[in-house]
Amino acid sequence: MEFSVGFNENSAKKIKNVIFVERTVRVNFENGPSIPFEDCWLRDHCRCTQCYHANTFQRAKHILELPDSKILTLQFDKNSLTIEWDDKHTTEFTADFLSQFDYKTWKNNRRLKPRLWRGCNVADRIAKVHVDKFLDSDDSSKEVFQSLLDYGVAFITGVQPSAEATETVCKALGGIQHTIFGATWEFTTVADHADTAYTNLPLAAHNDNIYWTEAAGLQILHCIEHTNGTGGETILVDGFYGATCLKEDHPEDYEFLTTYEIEGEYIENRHHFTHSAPVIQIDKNTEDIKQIRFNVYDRSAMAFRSGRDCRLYYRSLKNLARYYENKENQWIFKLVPGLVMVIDNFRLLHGRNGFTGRRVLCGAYVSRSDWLDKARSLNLIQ
Ligand SMILES: C[N+](C)(C)CCCC[C@H](N)C(=O)O
Ligand SMILES: O=C(O)CCC(=O)C(=O)O
Repeated sequence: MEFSVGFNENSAKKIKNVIFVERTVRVNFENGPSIPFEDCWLRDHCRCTQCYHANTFQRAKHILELPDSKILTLQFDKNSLTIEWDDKHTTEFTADFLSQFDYKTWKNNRRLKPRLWRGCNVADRIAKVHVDKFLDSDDSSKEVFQSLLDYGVAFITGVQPSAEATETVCKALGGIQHTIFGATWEFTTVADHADTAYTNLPLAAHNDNIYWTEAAGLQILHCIEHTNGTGGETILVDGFYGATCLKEDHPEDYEFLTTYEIEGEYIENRHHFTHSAPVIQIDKNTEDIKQIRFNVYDRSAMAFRSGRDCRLYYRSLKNLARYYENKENQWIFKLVPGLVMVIDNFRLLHGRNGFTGRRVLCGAYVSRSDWLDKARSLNLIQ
């Protein structure tokens, strides 16, 4: 095995040395980290033109075409590592490329780091950005997306109270998720759909679309009129905060709600949606909470495999619901024309008080992939 040392000061991470044992190449960087790479990984990540289409950022080969080749020689300098394989292929890695794959850092960089909140005290921390700035400047856009990532809610102000102006905002949030409710929707007390949202009844805090495999990522709501009546205040509560409390106070209930698949359902003329999944979805690697699917109204009638599961279902949902219904955890305020509310439907629960008079809301859904794409393009997440 040959080693040569050279200098290229352009690279940020410098290789200190390389140790090759059996089929593992351990690369030690100056001031850390020390990262072990398996030879199969190294071959798969070859960035030469035969192995990788740099213009499309895609691998060029099927995984079954990956040869099970062995390393013949390794050469490194501070900025690069060159591997000669026993099937006459050569791979060159930059130190910067390799240094990204320290598992702990890599995983940690991919974690979203929500700031949990309870009650109205969060109000001061939520972004309130004028629509002109939001549409025109990356910095203002960043403020909105950062607020969504941190707290699950952001506001756009100064929006014309019309469906068209609201649609422009929705498009800038990532593009509209088309559903049976329409691309953008407007709703009053006229029963355009078989859903309590289209009445003046109160709605306890809930997530939308627990009956879909692709629940809306964001919900955008704009109250464009409320005349001749009162009520209709919006209720927001941090679903992650409640689930975190449940984990602390009732671990057995948390375990049940993170594993037992609970079915949600939506039925109207010529439509019947169902979807089963845990109410609290967690990332199996990090144990971070990824999604809450909590809607007391849209639960399907279900059969249970045992009486114990049936009893756990009621106990755990009631225990979770208590955090969400606790007034100290809720933030209650009134939406007014001009103020567009954007909420993360995977995290926040929303509801409203009953109301009188004519109240018109418009809005849209944005898929989670689409809004996270925006946040990633703005370099807010990896
Ligand atoms: C928002 N929009 C008025 C269009 C539809 C509301 C759907 C509400 C339904 N119960 C659910 O939770 O999904
Ligand atoms: O009327 C409102 O303010 C909220 C309606 C609602 O909860 C929904 O559409 O999901």
